[in-house]
Amino acid sequence: MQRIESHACFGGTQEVWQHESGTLGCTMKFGVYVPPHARERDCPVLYWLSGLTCTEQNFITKAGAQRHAAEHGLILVVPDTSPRGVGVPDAEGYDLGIGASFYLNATQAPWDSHFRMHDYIVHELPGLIETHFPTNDGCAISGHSMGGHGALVLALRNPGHYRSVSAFSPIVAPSQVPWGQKAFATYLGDDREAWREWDACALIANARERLPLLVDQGDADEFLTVQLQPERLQAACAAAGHPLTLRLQPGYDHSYYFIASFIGEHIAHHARALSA
Ligand SMILES: N[C@@H](CCC(=O)N[C@@H](CS)C(=O)NCC(=O)O)C(=O)O
Repeated sequence: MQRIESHACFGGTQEVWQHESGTLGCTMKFGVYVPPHARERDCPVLYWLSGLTCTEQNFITKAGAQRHAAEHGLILVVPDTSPRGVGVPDAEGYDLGIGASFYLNATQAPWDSHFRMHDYIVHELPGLIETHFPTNDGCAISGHSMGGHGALVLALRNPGHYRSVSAFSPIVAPSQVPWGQKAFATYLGDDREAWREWDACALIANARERLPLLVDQGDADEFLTVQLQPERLQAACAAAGHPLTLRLQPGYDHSYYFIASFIGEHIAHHARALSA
């Protein structure tokens, strides 16, 4: 593992690391913000999953999260959004292939040999983070859009793994919307039963842990009605008795300006759960 960027930031450091991923079969980069507290004690980790078209750079350069992580003493870990590089399959369009993993383990060729982002985020990456950074055993997860879907699904599939979960403008029902249907048909095949394992609204009915969900959604989001449909999450949570705080934020769109406006509240939310 090799550090390829390091910048002083709010008393800590914003770093980018590169490593060979055995799970994904390619070279991967991830961002890590190490807060000033890490010089004196072990810190909990917040994993951030970005959306379609992003790399590890979008969140670390646009969200303004470091100020809040420095205040609360959280390590931020920001992976890329898919495997990438030599030999990794890709497809036409920004919403499939590289930059569009949907954080699942693909079962269909040729995707199944590299697109195993669930296992990378849940197993391989935490192992690296625990070895190289001063972490304690608490971790939480958040994300945006496709990454909001990833955060919800990874938390729902791995009870006990995360102390808290939140999402900005998440895809909540990928089986029901065009972005998700295109990706799931390609990565998982035509059997819609298999899709349910990667769909937050479908997983909520039988969740083994009722971890509260915090979701912020802008009401001026250009993807709201076709791709996001947060009312489906509201209905699934109501039916299952799953705790949900869904906040519709007036005037906000899908961009990082929205994330920057509320990331402080999300980090405070995770810090409370991680210090409890
Ligand atoms: N209009 C966008 C659609 C994809 C998009 O909006 N991506 C969101 C996540 S779903 C994003 O975070 N884009 C990168 C950024 O805003 O920095 C494009 O074609 O690039």
